[in-house]
Order: sequence, then C-alpha cells, then structure tokens
Amino acid sequence: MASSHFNDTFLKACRGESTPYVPVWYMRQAGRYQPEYRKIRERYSFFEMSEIPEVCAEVTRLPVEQLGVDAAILFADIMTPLKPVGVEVEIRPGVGPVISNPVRTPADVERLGRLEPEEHVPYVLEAIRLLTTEQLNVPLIGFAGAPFTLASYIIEGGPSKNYHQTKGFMYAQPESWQALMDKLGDLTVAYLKAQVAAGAHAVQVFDSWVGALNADDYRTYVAPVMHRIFAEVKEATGVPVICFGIGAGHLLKEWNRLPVDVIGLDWRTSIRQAREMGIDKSLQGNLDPSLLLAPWEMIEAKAKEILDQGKVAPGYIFNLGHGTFPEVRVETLQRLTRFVHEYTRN
Ligand SMILES: Cc1c2[nH]c(c1CCC(=O)O)Cc1[nH]c(c(CCC(=O)O)c1C)Cc1[nH]c(c(CCC(=O)O)c1C)Cc1[nH]c(c(C)c1CCC(=O)O)C2
Repeated sequence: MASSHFNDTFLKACRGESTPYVPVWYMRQAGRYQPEYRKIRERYSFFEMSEIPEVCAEVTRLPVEQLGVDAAILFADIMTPLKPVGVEVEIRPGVGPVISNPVRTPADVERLGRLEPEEHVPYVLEAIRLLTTEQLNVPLIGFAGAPFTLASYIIEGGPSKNYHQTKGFMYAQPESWQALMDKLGDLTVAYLKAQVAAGAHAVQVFDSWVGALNADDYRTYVAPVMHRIFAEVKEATGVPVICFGIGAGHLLKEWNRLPVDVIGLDWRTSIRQAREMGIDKSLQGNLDPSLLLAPWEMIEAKAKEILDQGKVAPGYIFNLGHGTFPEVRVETLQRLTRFVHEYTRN
C-alpha cells in the first residue's frame, strides 16, 4: 500500500454503510483532458497504453493523485477482452471502438472464442497487481462492458445512434442472439472474476447503450444474462458490484431486481426520483458532465442539489452522469472533488 492509511469510504458507501463524507470518483477520470495523459498518449496507441502494465498503472493512478478522488478505475476499455477472442478492434480518437469484422450471422457468433484471462489479458491482471499491492491507497474498480453494449459494437461495427443492426439481429435471430449473450456472459464473468482475483476491490459493469431497449424487451433478451453475471461474480468474489447505463431510467426497476450493490444513474434521473421509484440499492451519480463547462457557481449549485438528495442516507457515491471529456479543465474536477468532500463532511 502506498501509505499506511487505506481509504475505504467508497467500498463502505457501496455496501450502504455510513462514511465520514460522500466518496467521489469520475467516469473516464483517466483521459485526454489531462495534459499528462495526452503526453503519454503521443507515444502509444490506446491499446498499447493499456497493454503495458507500468503505463496502465501510471495512467490509472494519475487522477487519484491529481484530483484526490476516493477510487481508481482500471485503465482499459470495454473492448479489451474482445480482442483476444477474435474481434478486430481499434480505438479511434473522437469516435470510439471501430471493428473491421462485425458479427452479422450465426456463424460469426460461433467463431467468437472463449476468454482465458491469464492467457489472453495477462497485462490487465499484472497492472491490477501492481496497483493493488503497492501503488494505491484507494480501492481499485475493475470493470467490463455488459453483453448488450458489447454486442452493439461488434454487430454495428462501431458506435451507433439507433442500434438497428443490433436490435434487428436480436428480433430476427433470437436463438443466435441468445448464443451471443451466453458467450459474452461467460466472457464477462471470467474477466471480472480474474480482475478481482488479481486484486480489484469492486467491479462496475457498463451497459451504456441498453437504454435503447424498452423494459419488456430488456426482461426478455437481456435481464437473464445480467442476472447470471452479477450472481456468479458476487458468489465467487463477494466484492461490491455496480450496474451503470445511459438513458436507462425506464429500466431502473428491472435493475433493482438484479443482485447488484450499486446502481449508477445518468443525469436524466435524479437521486430523489430513483428513491421515489423504490430503488433501494446504493446509488452513484449523477452530475451532467456538460455542466463541467459552465461557470463554477452553476456547477456548485447543481452539485449541492445532488448531494442534498444523496447524503441524506448512507449508500451514496458522487460521480458524473457519464464520462468526463477532453474539453474539461483539470482544475474544475479538482475543485469539484474538494467541494464534495467539504460539503458532506460530518
Ligand atoms: C461505451 C464505452 C467505451 N469504453 C467504455 C465505455 C463504457 C462507459 C461509457 O459509456 O463511456 C469504458 C471505458 N473506457 C475507458 C475507461 C477507463 C477508465 C476511466 O474511466 O478512466 C472505461 C471505464 C478508457 C477510454 N476509452 C477511450 C478513451 C479515449 C482514448 C484516447 O485516448 O484516444 C479512454 C480514455 C476510447 C473509447 N472507448 C469507447 C468510447 C465511446 C471511447 C471514446 C471515444 C472518444 O471520445 O475518443 C467505448
């Protein structure tokens, strides 16, 4: 451990226990808004950065040291575990993952391989070991993309606005869709279990784009695999698990039935609304990241409003409603972190 004091406020809040202040971290807290990140990125591609354990660990640590946040998140991408099982993917700046051999047929689903974490992503596990045995004094969050969101990239071949190909595949080829969910579910369970075995203290599953489905279709086509992933990871590891997605306010009641500890909210649903809907898990979120470009007074007023709703009960973690982005100033996130800590310290 970097210092003798391990800050476990984030883990306590995940478990619904009381904390001396509201813990905070930011989605995409390692990224191009940091001059130090941009400097390292000049020398490596995205995947090179995350595949060299020392570089991965350095980039993961940077926001913890720079912003004073209460948790680190592994520097990798949701596409990381798909590369070794046959998905040809590159990360294009300003675009995201682009896949040159998209999945379009049942035969394409058959061809996807099985993930053996120690063999296929040893660098991820090595970076986690470096971070958790000596470098960090805050918890490390491991993560994975959820099957629907991963499927959306590998079927569309890249980012999408309406997910026609993905949902078309789901409706037109339900058996093959099920096979795909099973495969991606196995991959996600193996990947998350390996991350925790290597030292990760909690895991977040990003189902960023699942809000494209209505609640009935979510129940039919996606909820079973999500249930299995969370149940198997919880059973095997016992660490807190977080479920997050964008534009998924209409799915919150479905998520509340999953065996998760924390639900991550985007900015469309307030903490109060989620509680009024009967969501009884710990909550994480949800300042609109666009607000980070507004004058400080506006950011502070909105943060206050969110914190006033969150801090009334244990089981709350401050975060953004989605990732931070290149135009955000480091100073803004530093100031916001200080504000969250000071405003909620009891
Ligand atoms: C959908 C999704 C992706 N990746 C991820 C998601 C789920 C969360 C979300 O909804 O944002 C998850 C992710 N991607 C990254 C992390 C690392 C940890 C962290 O949050 O700091 C995490 C947790 C690094 C990254 N992943 C990516 C970057 C930028 C890479 C670069 O330096 O060019 C980073 C730091 C690339 C990426 N990868 C993806 C996108 C949309 C992009 C951004 C494209 C861009 O705007 O340039 C797919």
